[in-house]
Amino acid sequence: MFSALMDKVLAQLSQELPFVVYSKPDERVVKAIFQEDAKIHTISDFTETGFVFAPFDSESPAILIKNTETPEATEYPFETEAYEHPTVPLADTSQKKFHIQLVEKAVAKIKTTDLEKVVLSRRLNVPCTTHVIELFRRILARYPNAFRYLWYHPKVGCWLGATPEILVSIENKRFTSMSLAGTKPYVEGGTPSWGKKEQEEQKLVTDYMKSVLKGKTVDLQVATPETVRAGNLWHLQTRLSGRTKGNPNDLIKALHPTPAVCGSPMLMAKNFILTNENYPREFYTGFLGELNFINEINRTSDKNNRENKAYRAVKASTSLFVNLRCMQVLEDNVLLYVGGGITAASDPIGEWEETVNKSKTMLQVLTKA
Ligand SMILES: C=C(O[C@@H]1C=C(C(=O)O)C=C[C@H]1O)C(=O)O
Repeated sequence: MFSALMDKVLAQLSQELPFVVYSKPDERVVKAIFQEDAKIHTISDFTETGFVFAPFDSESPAILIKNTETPEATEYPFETEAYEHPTVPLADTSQKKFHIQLVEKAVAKIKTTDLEKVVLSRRLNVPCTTHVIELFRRILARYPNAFRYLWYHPKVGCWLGATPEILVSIENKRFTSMSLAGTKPYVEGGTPSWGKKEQEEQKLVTDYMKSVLKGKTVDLQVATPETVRAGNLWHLQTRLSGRTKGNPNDLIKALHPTPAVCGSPMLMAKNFILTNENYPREFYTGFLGELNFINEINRTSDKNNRENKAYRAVKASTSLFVNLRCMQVLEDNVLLYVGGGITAASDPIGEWEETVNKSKTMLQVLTKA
């Protein structure tokens, strides 16, 4: 039962022991992994099994919550909850000047160097005393199409979010991934018309992903870009799929960070971010999810199996999401993270407004229905 699972989460929190609870897009099942001690397990090469929580900067360690057995799973009992989009707190505008200047600096750099795109972000500090379990309940109810999670480690912190972006999902050899870039405010009953800036930005991300996946995959299929909704936003998205040649870790290492959250060329963009954003991203724009899960499927035989014996199939699966539309929960406040892709065609005020719109996804979770 959902309430029994949340009681376990509460007990785990009060004993300061690590855990993660999460629900995949369009699923009503909530899964949980509880760690029995407060050790930090770090990833060495993504061949490990468990729930991974990886930072933006791959030079810093990714953290693993090990699952010794199948995660506990239960359905959540409530329906999708309607919600109002909040007005952004006034204090937020204090960051406006800094962010606009940051975007201007990036546009100038893009126009005069090889830098093509860089994703720039900011962090909002908002007072909040709502319990994390209530915040998680609201996330589950309000963003059913997203990957929703609550993650806690006493030595690292407490994060929660509702992300629309798949980094990569792999089942045996088959994988799917997505290029997500291009954002507009959602309007009820309307469809967005995408301008040259968004289309070029989207193509740049897709082309980059194609180039890194090419040598590591076979049958690479790239769909045509489509419009998808994420809360109060529209995004432009392209699905990529195929089969891996090697191990899942090859794809993970090749893909992170994509130009959807970092930029292109990757190292130049990353360097710009690390030296010019005025705060550490930590796990925002990193990735998280199930790593090398082993699912055993027990099947009873059918008429093709003459000996009429049951057989077992083993399926390995990895399901990772980019950590967007997320917040870090502190004692009496939360830190919200928002960003957007900057290209030569970016309008600094428009880019500021995009981050304001994106901040509404998590601000709304701080607001009662
Ligand atoms: C960086 C963020 O979003 C990324 C940037 C996008 C854009 O620039 O259009 C769209 C989706 C994400 O890939 C964020 O939400 O904080």
